[in-house]
Amino acid sequence: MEVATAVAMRNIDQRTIDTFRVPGIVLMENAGLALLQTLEALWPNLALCHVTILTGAGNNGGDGFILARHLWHRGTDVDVIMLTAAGRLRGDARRAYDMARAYHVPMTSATTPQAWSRTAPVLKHTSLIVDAMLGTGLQRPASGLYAEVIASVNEAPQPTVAVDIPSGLSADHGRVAGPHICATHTVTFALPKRGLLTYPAAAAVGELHIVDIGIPQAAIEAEEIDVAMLQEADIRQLLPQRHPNAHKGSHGHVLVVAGSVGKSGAAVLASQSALRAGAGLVTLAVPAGLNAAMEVQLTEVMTLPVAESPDGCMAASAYDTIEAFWSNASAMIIGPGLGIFPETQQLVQRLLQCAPVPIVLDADGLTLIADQPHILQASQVPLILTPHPGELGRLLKVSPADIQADRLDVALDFVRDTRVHLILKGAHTVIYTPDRHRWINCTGNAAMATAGTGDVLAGLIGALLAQGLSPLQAAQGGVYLHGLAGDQACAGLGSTGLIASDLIQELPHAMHKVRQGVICQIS
Ligand SMILES: NC(=O)C1=CN([C@@H]2O[C@H](COP(=O)(O)OP(=O)(O)OC[C@H]3O[C@@H](n4cnc5c(N)ncnc54)[C@H](O)[C@@H]3O)[C@@H](O)[C@H]2O)[C@@H](O)CC1
Ligand SMILES: [K+]
Repeated sequence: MEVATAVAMRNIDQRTIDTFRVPGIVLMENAGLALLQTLEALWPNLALCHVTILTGAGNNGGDGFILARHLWHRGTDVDVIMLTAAGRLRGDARRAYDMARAYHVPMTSATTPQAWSRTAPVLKHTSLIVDAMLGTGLQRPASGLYAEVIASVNEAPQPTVAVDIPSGLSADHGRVAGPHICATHTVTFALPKRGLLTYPAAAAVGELHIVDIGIPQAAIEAEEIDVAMLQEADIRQLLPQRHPNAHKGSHGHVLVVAGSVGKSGAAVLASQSALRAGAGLVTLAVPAGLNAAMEVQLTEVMTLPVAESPDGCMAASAYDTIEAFWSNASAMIIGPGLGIFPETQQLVQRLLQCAPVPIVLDADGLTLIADQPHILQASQVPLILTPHPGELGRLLKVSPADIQADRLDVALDFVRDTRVHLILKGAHTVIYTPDRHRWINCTGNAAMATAGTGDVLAGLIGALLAQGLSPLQAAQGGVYLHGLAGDQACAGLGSTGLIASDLIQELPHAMHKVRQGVICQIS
């Protein structure tokens, strides 16, 4: 599903009005009704509640008037508080107001901070607050009256439903520039907006509901949006199917190049994850001194001891053993726990230039090439890079804070120049393709911020590549299933205490769930 900016959404709305002949007020009516249905599904006793609806000067407020009219018509006790004088409402918002007025919906206005301080006590007696103040038309940070109202709403203990976007947040990015509503639910129209899916703003969205308001798909496609949100249906259709006649050689062999003294666990996690993600065979190339320990720890994974340097890392001469082996492999994972030793740097650079199968480059593998990212262009095979913000910062020569401030766009030039697929990890992971499309993943949770979960992701993506998925499909399936496994593990464990190996156990269940078509909510 496409992810819109404010301009894209305005164009799509306008195209629906102009080309598909749907009047704007009909879209607004659809929006208000979809909002109503969402509230009724969330609170079946809505008719017995008191609902306070705060409306602004634009069409976001218009949606609030439509909702108010329908709630009132159905017997719900409603109070609309307008933050602008009725005389200043224009267009569809004015029409929506006129209809609400004709239905005798109780409406008052509070257009100054003083008037708001007299009106605010109504919040004490309400069951639900609806924020229809500012939507995609936000032009500047909220201040004055709007800032006061936002503060009062955020202090109130009742649930708050944001209409389209929490007031004060930008539709276009995840940066927080001023006061904003912290919603328990956000009901957004037609498409998710960038600001709803990108942190830190995404933390204020609560549970996200994306509702249809009758915009035709052709009106959306004409906008040629290059950012999308991953959905379970996308993943279901790309998961590898196993033929009844399958054998272990028919669904891929992953070669994992990983591990150094003190970091052998990363090699174990990546290898085991690859097996759990369906690879038929997994071979782990490790420094020879670690081989005995790996043999004990890994039962199903095969090992390939390679030359090691005196400090326990992979020596440059390990290349020969790996090269002699790689015709067996269908994908490689390079990097987990490799360390950042100069000898290993030479090895990794050579492997990237010469290896004949698709590669997942992760962790220390990324750090080892950070000074020479042009090396990526010399690769003969598809590359998937899996940096966290610190690793991407090293590749792009910017700070992790700069990466986080611009997660959706920061690596656009890098992927264009290097022709790699890049997975920027973190809450709501972003996949970049070489042709500059981005996909946002919304599975996963904060409990996954623990050592080794990145190694599990690398193993999972490597296994999907080895089973014949394209780099984009492997990246999509990998990040979605990794997050889903984390969500499922948390359902049993709670929000802390998850460790990376729990994810590995959950991977088959996550894949099974997606194959079965169990709907997963995003939050
Ligand atoms: N046909 C359409 O365009 C549809 C629009 N819809 C709704 O319309 C919204 C967009 O409507 P608008 O473009 O009218 O914009 P908004 O309703 O988001 O806000 C625009 C108004 O707020 C004022 N404003 C902007 N920033 C402010 C600030 N910081 N402090 C105080 N006032 C501020 C502007 O001067 C303008 O009067 C969407 O978010 C959605 O809720 C839906 O009804 C669906 C159909
Ligand atoms: K809003």
